[in-house]
Amino acid sequence: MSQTLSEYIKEMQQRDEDQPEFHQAVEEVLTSLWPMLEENPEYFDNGIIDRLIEPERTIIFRVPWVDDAGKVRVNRGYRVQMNSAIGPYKGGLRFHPSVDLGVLKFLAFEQVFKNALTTLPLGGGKGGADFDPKGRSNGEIMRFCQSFMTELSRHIGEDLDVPAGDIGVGPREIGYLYGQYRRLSNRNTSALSGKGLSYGGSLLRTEATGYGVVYFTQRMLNTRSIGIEGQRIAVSGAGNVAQHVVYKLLQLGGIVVSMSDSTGTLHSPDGLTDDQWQAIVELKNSKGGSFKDLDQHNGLHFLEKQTPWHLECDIAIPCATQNELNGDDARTLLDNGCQCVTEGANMPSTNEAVEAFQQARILFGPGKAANAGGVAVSGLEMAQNAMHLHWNAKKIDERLQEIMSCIHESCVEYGKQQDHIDYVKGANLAGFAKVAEAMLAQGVI
Ligand SMILES: NC(=O)C1=CN([C@@H]2O[C@H](COP(=O)(O)OP(=O)(O)OC[C@H]3O[C@@H](n4cnc5c(N)ncnc54)[C@H](O)[C@@H]3O)[C@@H](O)[C@H]2O)C=CC1
Ligand SMILES: O=C(O)CCC(=O)C(=O)O
Repeated sequence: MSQTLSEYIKEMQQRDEDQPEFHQAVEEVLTSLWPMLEENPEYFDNGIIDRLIEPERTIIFRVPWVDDAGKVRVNRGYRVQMNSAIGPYKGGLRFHPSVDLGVLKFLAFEQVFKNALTTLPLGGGKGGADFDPKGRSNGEIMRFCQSFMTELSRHIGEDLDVPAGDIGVGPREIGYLYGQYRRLSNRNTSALSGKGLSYGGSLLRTEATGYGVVYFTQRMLNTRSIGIEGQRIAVSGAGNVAQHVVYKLLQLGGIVVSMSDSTGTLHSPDGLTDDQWQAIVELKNSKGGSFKDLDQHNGLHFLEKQTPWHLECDIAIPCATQNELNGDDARTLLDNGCQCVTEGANMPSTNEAVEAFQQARILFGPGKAANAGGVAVSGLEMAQNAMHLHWNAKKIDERLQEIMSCIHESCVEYGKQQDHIDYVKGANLAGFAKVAEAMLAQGVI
């Protein structure tokens, strides 16, 4: 390869100038892969990297819908079908005003590597819309979902592309999306995952991402003979992933000192109790409230507009959104003695933060490995649908734990250094090995 890494990155940035999140995700992966790629020029000669960073297909469409006042609104919908070398495109849908093509390309790119790590035959994709569900009525959400699916339905299917939830797309939205898909296709299939239990959903899909994050954290801690019990843990976010991370940590005796939302951080110096967790879940899932509105009793403090990263903790688990933890936050966490960071969200740490954690040789679990439990149980949902069966929670939890162990082992195998495990390198190399092998075997497509 005649180009250097920085020349390659620069060329990519010039091709699509307004996609900073996508550039960041690619740079993080290529920094890990580059020495191996230089030793194995066949990957460049076969255009594997050029093909990995170019989506197989991108669909952009108009989503017109009528609000409660009778006014016609128009949003922009997307599906990025990134790579299907190892299986049908798979990955969530995000409804949030910050959604654009660059954000979805970063998420789809990460998803390709993540899905390869799960051991299941799943390609990578991601989609969504710049629609803000906040403050919208049930009827408005339903009409939006129906309009979105009217176009998306032409591009998905159980062996083609299987979307699921992500930020702003939970059980209610999946229900409306699936209803419209079923109506249009006249078939009951596994074209979406994260479905309700009464219409083909899998037990534990709701919990799987959060539980998987904790199982991965346990396996990283085990390499240093540490357990979760008694550890002080700062968690960010308060949505699907954060809620189930916190639930599992409390079950295992962890002391959870924070959760957060876009209004600020809820600090619990003595650790959240089960009752407080329950009240937070109710606030978020039933009332759609903000932490600033929560009755702060029993030792809970609201830190307005603050993230949790200045709080003293042994473990930090960011579960909100991309780039929520920067270089300064990383240095503060390290100064305060944090020994382990596990990414529940997708790319919550900036590349500067990742570098600081790696230089300090603390345990750092990147999202594409640590939060893969959700998509893995989506894969199990697809398997159950294909067999017209329904597995019990024990079986799914066992499979989830097995998969998280396999992902951890792959990271160790590919990321083992003399004195530590580089989980970033391990996850990137292991994911790449599987996808690149499949691409090479299938020719230039
Ligand atoms: N739901 C899933 O199965 C999976 C989700 N993820 C990732 O986990 C992260 C969270 O997703 P979900 O929990 O599903 O979404 P969600 O919509 O259920 O929750 C998102 C949460 O993050 C909070 N949040 C958003 N922006 C914030 C900000 N700027 N500061 C603080 N908090 C903020 C929101 O208040 C909300 O509580 C995302 O990065 C998503 O891509 C990753 C793997 C699977
Ligand atoms: O279950 C799925 O397909 C969605 C998972 C997802 O979007 C993610 O892993 O970020």
